[in-house]
Amino acid sequence: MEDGDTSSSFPIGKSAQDKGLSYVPDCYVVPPPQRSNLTPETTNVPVVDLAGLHDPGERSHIIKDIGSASRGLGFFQIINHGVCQSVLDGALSSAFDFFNLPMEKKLEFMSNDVHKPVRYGTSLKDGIDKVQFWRIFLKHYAHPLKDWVELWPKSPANYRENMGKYATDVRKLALELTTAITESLGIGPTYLNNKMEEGMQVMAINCYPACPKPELALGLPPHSDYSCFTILLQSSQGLEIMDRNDGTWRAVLKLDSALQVHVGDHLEVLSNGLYKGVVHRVALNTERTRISIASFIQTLKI
Ligand SMILES: O=C(O)CCC(=O)C(=O)O
Ligand SMILES: [Fe+2]
Repeated sequence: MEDGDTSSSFPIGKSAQDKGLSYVPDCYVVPPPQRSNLTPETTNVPVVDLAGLHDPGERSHIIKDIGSASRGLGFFQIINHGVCQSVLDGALSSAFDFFNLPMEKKLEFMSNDVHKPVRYGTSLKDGIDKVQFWRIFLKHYAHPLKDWVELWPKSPANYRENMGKYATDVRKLALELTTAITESLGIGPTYLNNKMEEGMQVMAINCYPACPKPELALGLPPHSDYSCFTILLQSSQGLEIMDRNDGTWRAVLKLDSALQVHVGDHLEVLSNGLYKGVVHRVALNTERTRISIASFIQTLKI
């Protein structure tokens, strides 16, 4: 499945783009069957406490929990993950500051080339109904950090430092999770080590402004991630995941200090379908802008 915007074309009408105008959406209204009812039932998401991952007595239980969450929803939240609160807060606050910059600063990064290592844009569903989704984003490569950080935005002034620290800590966490995930599959903790060393870490910094009619629109359409797995930090609630048993959408409660882990398409393939890439989408609200920072962990090089 698609990642929600990688396959999409650029959301600026051609004539507007020619005239140098920014941002002329087709329509934000999604067809009725695809809308969120804004008060879906919440889902009981497994919370995995990683505190004992290096304790030989506890590791096997944690690995079992990761395995059963990956086989079930393909989604879990993690606590005691080793990324400290000040790093989480710093990344979110730099993300908010970036999206609050004057438009011309952000347009420097706008491109319709999906292979650009740093890219700002909005998402467009270019299929039937041509629905525009209520999201702006900044995407950038993050590993190895030294190869990419100089291409990241210079402003806000603390962006590179805060986002770089977060990216580095998430990388460390991702390597720990990789060993736990492959161990849970019974293929040993080092199965993906070399590939992960070389692999990509792409970050999507998503911004969903408050929406006057959230019942008509979506922040991101239903999709699963193309990654091996995705680690996600959010400023407030908004994610919905699909219950594979009955196709209904369930809201995910936000847990303070937790990070979310989404099983991606690559892990679904690697596990011969035992672990399932979670299908998810983003609902909106009238009150506040929501930020999420998705780190797509991949074994593939560019
Ligand atoms: O904003 C979210 O909670 C989800 C973001 C997401 O699914 C993505 O960037 O692929
Ligand atoms: Fe996603």
